[in-house]
Amino acid sequence: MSPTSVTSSESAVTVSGLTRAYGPRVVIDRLDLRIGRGEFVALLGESGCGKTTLLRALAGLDPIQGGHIDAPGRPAVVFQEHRLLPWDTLWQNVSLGLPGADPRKRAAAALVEVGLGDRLDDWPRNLSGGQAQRVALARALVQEPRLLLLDEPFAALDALTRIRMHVLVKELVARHQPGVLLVTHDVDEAIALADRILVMRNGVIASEHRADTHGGPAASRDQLLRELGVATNLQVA
Ligand SMILES: Nc1ncnc2c1ncn2[C@@H]1O[C@H](COP(=O)(O)OP(=O)(O)OP(=O)(O)O)[C@@H](O)[C@H]1O
Repeated sequence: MSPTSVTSSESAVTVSGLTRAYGPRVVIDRLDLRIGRGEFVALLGESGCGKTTLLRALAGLDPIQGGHIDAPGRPAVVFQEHRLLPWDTLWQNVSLGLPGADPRKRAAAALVEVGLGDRLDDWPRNLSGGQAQRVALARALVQEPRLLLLDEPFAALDALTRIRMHVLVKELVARHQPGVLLVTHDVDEAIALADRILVMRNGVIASEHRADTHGGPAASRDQLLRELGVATNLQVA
C-alpha cells in the first residue's frame, strides 16, 4: 500500500436526506452527513437506534428508501467478526478481488503494515482474535478506499489488544487518509480515536462533538454518557 496525498476538503462520503425503513418502520429519517478524507468519525447511540443500518446503507449493502449517498469509489468495511475465508492463506485473503498486477506483493506490503509480514502463507485458523482483525484491516486498506467503515471491529477483543488496535488503526488512517466512520458502543474508544463524535437518536444525528485543533478530545466521557441516557452518578454502597 502506498500512502496517498489528499486534501482535507476532499469528501469521502456525502449523504443528504437519507431515509432507510424496514417496512413501515423508519429507522433513518432524512439524515445528512459529510465525512472528509482523513477524517475519523465515531458514531454512538443506544442499542437499536440505527447505527449498523446507517453503516450498511453507506457500504451499499442495503437499499435506501430516500435521499442520496455520494461515496466515490467502493467503501471498505471491517466488521466485528473478521470474515476471513478459512480455505485461503492470509495473503490470498488480503488480495481477494484486488485488481491490478502482483497481488501477492501488494498483500504482503499490507500485512507488513499491520505487523503480520511474516505470516503471508499462514492460515486464518492459526490467528488470535486481534491478529485476525489486523488481517481484516489489511484487506480493507489494500483497496485504498476513500471511505473506511468500521462496525465495532474491536468489540470482541480483550482490553489490551483493543488499545493496541486503536494505536494501529490511528497510524493506518493517518497514512492512508480514508474518511472513517466507526460504529461503536464504547465511549472511551470514540474519545480516543475520533476527530468528530456523532450521537444518533430517533433516526438522525442528534448532536456532534469535534476534537479541538490541538488534538484535545471531542467530548468528555460524562457528557457523552449523559447524552446516551446513562446515569454517571453511580455510587457503590
Ligand atoms: N433486517 C431488518 N429487518 C427489520 N428490522 C431491522 C432489520 N435490521 C435492523 N432492524 C431494526 O432496525 C433498528 C436499528 O437496528 P441497527 O442494527 O441498525 O441498530 P444499532 O444501533 O446498530 O444497534 P446495536 O447497537 O444494538 O448494534 C432496530 O430496531 C432493529 O430491530
